[in-house]
Amino acid sequence: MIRILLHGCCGHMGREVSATALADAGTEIVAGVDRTAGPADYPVYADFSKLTKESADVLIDFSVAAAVDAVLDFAERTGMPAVICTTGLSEAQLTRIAALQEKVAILRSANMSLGVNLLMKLAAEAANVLAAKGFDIEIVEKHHRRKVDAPSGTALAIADEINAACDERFHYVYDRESRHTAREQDEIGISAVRGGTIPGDHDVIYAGDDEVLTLSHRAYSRRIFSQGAVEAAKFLARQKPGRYTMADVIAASLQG
Ligand SMILES: NC(=O)C1=CN([C@@H]2O[C@H](COP(=O)(O)OP(=O)(O)OC[C@H]3O[C@@H](n4cnc5c(N)ncnc54)[C@H](OP(=O)(O)O)[C@@H]3O)[C@@H](O)[C@H]2O)C=CC1
Ligand SMILES: O=C(O)C1=N[C@H](C(=O)O)C[C@H](O)C1
Repeated sequence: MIRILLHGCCGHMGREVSATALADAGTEIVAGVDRTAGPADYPVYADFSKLTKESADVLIDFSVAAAVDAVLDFAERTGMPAVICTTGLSEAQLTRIAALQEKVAILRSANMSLGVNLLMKLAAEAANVLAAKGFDIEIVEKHHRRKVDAPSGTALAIADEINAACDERFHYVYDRESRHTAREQDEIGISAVRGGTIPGDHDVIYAGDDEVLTLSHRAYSRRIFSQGAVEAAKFLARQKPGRYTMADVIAASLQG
């Protein structure tokens, strides 16, 4: 039984992860941390001060960027493996995560779904061919009205994956409202739409002369993210300190 500590446990994703872990015979949420306590089947703490290395086997975080420093402090203090799913992290937080990976098993992913993680690979493969042939690449993401960060962490991760596959030749242009110049070839345009209850849509558009290829992912619920997070927690709890990705989790699950 993998014992999970859930940060942001009373939020939308926190509640979804609680339901997924409850339905999974191999996991149990033993405690949560959230600034606003809501109903839960486990004790909920306002901060990490009363929690120790023995409190759980692994931590899952779905909160808000400003609260992630406390997660990193706790991981550093206890060495507890941490699955960090919160998006919109600062450069300083990303640098700190890179340093922490020497001491703690950490998996940070902007998207825990199987489909998006496959989309990232396909998007890089398509870019390799189509960018060389002069196609322009644009990413459009759509999310619910509550989302505070833009563009989505997933849109940035897709752009980074494409850029890595294309010798880092692209720079990113966010929305176009302030630009009054023609598009350059070595740019990836990234645009965000916010509204309603959309759980998360991502389109990667390759626009060439007289043809357009679009790779799309649609989340129809948040369960795909919570299932990925619980799988990642089960995987990470067994790992040595280091940096892990959802590709590692998916590869391990395919091996059975
Ligand atoms: N990697 C992935 O696959 C996915 C990532 N996400 C990311 O996860 C994050 C959370 O999303 P979501 O659940 O929809 O957001 P919610 O706002 O619904 O939940 C966040 C929770 O964290 C709490 N919180 C805020 N500040 C603090 C703090 N300082 N200390 C402790 N808890 C705090 C919030 O409390 P309060 O309500 O009082 O503000 C809330 O309960 C976002 O960054 C989102 O982008 C989401 C889905 C998938
Ligand atoms: O805030 C959300 O809801 C989501 N955030 C993630 C992101 O920023 O990429 C992942 C998912 O699309 C849902």
